[in-house]
Amino acid sequence: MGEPVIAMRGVRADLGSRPVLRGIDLTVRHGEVVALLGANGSGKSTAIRTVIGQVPVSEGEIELFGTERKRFRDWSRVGYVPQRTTAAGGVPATVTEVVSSGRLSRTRFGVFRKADRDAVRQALELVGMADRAKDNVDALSGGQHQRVLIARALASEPELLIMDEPMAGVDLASQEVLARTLRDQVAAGATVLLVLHELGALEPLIDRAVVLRDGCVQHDGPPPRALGQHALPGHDHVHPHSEHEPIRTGLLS
Ligand SMILES: Nc1ncnc2c1ncn2[C@@H]1O[C@H](COP(=O)(O)OP(=O)(O)OP(=O)(O)O)[C@@H](O)[C@H]1O
Repeated sequence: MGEPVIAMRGVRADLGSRPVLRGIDLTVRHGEVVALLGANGSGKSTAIRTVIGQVPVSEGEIELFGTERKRFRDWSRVGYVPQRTTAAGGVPATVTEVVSSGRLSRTRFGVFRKADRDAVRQALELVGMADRAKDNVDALSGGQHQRVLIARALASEPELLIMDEPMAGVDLASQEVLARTLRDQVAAGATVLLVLHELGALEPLIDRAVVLRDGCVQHDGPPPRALGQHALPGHDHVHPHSEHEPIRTGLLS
């Protein structure tokens, strides 16, 4: 089956003086779609930021495509969609400029050739934003902004997509576009690791769920489908009308 696309072994990470990841093991194999779930502050964003090298690891190992993360240079194989911030960024930039920045890793010395311009245009078409190519990103809605960030991640035609809550604060129409885009990427063989608050429209795509709690892996297996919405973070469900002990799913809170 080949090397895992992502392998985290015993990963620990501190932010400030606080241990945020306390020994994470996580393997994502080629073509898998893995959802990272867990309550607020459980370490989901920090975990994926260690994978892309934004947060240093204090102990343990991370490999990307079989290469030690510190020696990994092939970043065009990885598309990253950060958690959306409330501010649009503050720097004036057009939609095309933002998406083009995601293609830089495929260019030689930043020179865009036709294939690069085509890839940028295609990424914009995939997320239904081609008609906004020349607009300033500050003029976009939250959902459109998110589509642009996803187009930026797709512009390098990555094999691995890492997304931090891609559906958060996104209007329904954009959610549908994003779910369809992701479905197409997965059908084309992409590997996906994404932080989610709820499985929602992406549920049918998810192969496996990894649930973090206090910086540790609490569950690694089938998505908590059978438990429904109540199994999602923040829904430590208590049945008020139960005659017996309250049923607590306990998985995600
Ligand atoms: N730069 C930082 N300095 C210190 N502590 C931080 C920093 N960034 C995050 N933390 C803390 O680390 C913990 C884990 O944060 P992280 O963002 O990884 O959680 P999360 O599971 O992604 O949460 P959320 O669902 O709210 O995004 C939280 O308690 C958070 O307050």
